[in-house]
Parts: sequence; structure tokens; C-alpha cells
Amino acid sequence: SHGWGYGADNGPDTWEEGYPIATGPRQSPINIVPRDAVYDPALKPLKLTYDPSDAKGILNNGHSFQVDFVDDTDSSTLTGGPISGVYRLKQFHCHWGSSDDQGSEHTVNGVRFPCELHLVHWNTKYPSFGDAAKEPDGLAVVGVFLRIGAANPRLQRVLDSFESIKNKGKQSGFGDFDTRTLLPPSLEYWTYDGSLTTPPLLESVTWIVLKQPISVSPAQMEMFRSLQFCAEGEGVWDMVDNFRPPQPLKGRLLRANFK
Ligand SMILES: CCN[C@H]1CN(CCOC)S(=O)(=O)c2sc(S(N)(=O)=O)cc21
Ligand SMILES: [Zn+2]
Repeated sequence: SHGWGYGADNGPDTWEEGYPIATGPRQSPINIVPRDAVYDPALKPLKLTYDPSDAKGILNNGHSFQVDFVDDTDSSTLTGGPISGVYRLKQFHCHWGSSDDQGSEHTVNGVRFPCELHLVHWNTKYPSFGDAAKEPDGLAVVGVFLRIGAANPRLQRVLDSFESIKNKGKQSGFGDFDTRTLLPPSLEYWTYDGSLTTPPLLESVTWIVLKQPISVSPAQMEMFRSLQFCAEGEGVWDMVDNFRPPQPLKGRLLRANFK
């Protein structure tokens, strides 16, 4: 089989072959050890301003689902936090497990969550997303943990669209979605300099990981697991365990905007 993935012969341990940066100095995800985080009073609060009309579509890209946004104006942006300038929302997606005891990419004191949501933003000081993705300050990804609890009604519209994008390459319209409703009440966060957690593993991401999880029910997690890695007619291969394990911190500073 060709191309990177999460299987035995193309999974995270093989990615270094095609992407030598896999062993670079600022790889993601990491294990977050709250005790080792440095409280930085200079860190600003996160400001997330999302226009629901910017939501465009939802796609199964063979690695995850992703909801894509119109990003040709500053209508859905991330400002404040550890970043300077204006970053535009490009897409959000998730990583999840084959069971509720794994699935997240970042871990906290070694604890794995069943799912992790990533909201991907790019720095508008660069002419395009593609250009920004190559720069050390080009991207900012907000990570949100999902933990097992009550069913989360805010997720339902995303989950209900999965039947139309079951297989790799399928996409459907996904308009008028208020992404802010996916965020927890508290925007307290940890932040560190990292990378994309999938190939091309570019070291261009300022990670902003929220401390407070949002809820997801076991039944809702089963809906994530109904997605398929493969294209229609190419067999059955449940889209599960699409997460990269934590990578070495290599001396990086982990900061918190809370005590
Ligand atoms: C399946 C491919 N995933 C990647 C696709 N893109 C990279 C495009 O390279 C120019 S991207 O910038 O949208 C992101 S963000 C991201 S993570 N898990 O670190 O938040 C992974 C990817
Ligand atoms: Zn991701």
C-alpha cells in the first residue's frame, strides 16, 4: 500500500522514511505535564471570532473528516493568546480511537482521551494557507479534548453528516455552522511550539490546547468509528486510531495562561 496512514505498514513509526522532519526538534503531539507548565502572565486571552456562514463543506480525506471554511476574508479568526496578528480558520477535524480509552494525540499526565478536536488557523501575514504552512509562525491549531459523558448536542450536526461522507474522497455541503458552540466554557490553555501531527509534519504550528474538555457520549463515539479509511468499493476499514502518539519534548517550554 502506498501513502502514509495509521496502519501497521504505513503508520506513525514509518513516517520518518518519507518525512525526515518526523524526528525534528519541535514535533507534535506531546504529553502535557501540567506541573511542568510555566504560568505566563503575559499570555493574552484567546479571542475566537467565527462567522457561521463561513462553513463550506465536510470531507472524508482518508485520514479524518474535515469541515472546511471560506478563508478569503477576516470573518472567522483567532487573535490574542500566544500569537500576534490575525490567523484565519481554515478547517477543523478530529482524531479518535477504536475504544474510549485512546484516540487523542496530546495526552495530559499520560492520560489519553477518546477524541481530540483540532481547529486549524493560518497567519494572514502570509499570502495563503499553503505559504503559511511552511513558516515557523504560520499556523495555530486549537486543540480541544473530548471526554466521555453526556451526549453533546453541538456535535450532532457533524455526526449526522457522516453517512454522506462514509468513504475516502466523499464530501458534502456543510453550511451555517457555529464553530464556537464546539468550544468549552473556559478558554484556559497550554501552549507550545510544535508541528502538524500528520505528514508533512511541518514545524509551523503554535499549539493552543484547551484545559477543559467538552463531552461526547459512547454512542456518539461509535458514530466517529462508522467512517471508513478506504474509498467506496475498496473494502471495509474502519476509520479509528487515526492519532499520532506523543513525541519527545526536546527541551521545549510549555506555558499556561492560568495558574
Ligand atoms: C490529513 C492531512 N492533515 C494535514 C493537512 N494540512 C497540512 C497541509 O500541508 C500543507 S493542514 O494544515 O490542514 C493540517 S493541520 C493538522 S493537525 N493534526 O496537526 O492539526 C494536520 C493537517
Ligand atoms: Zn489534527
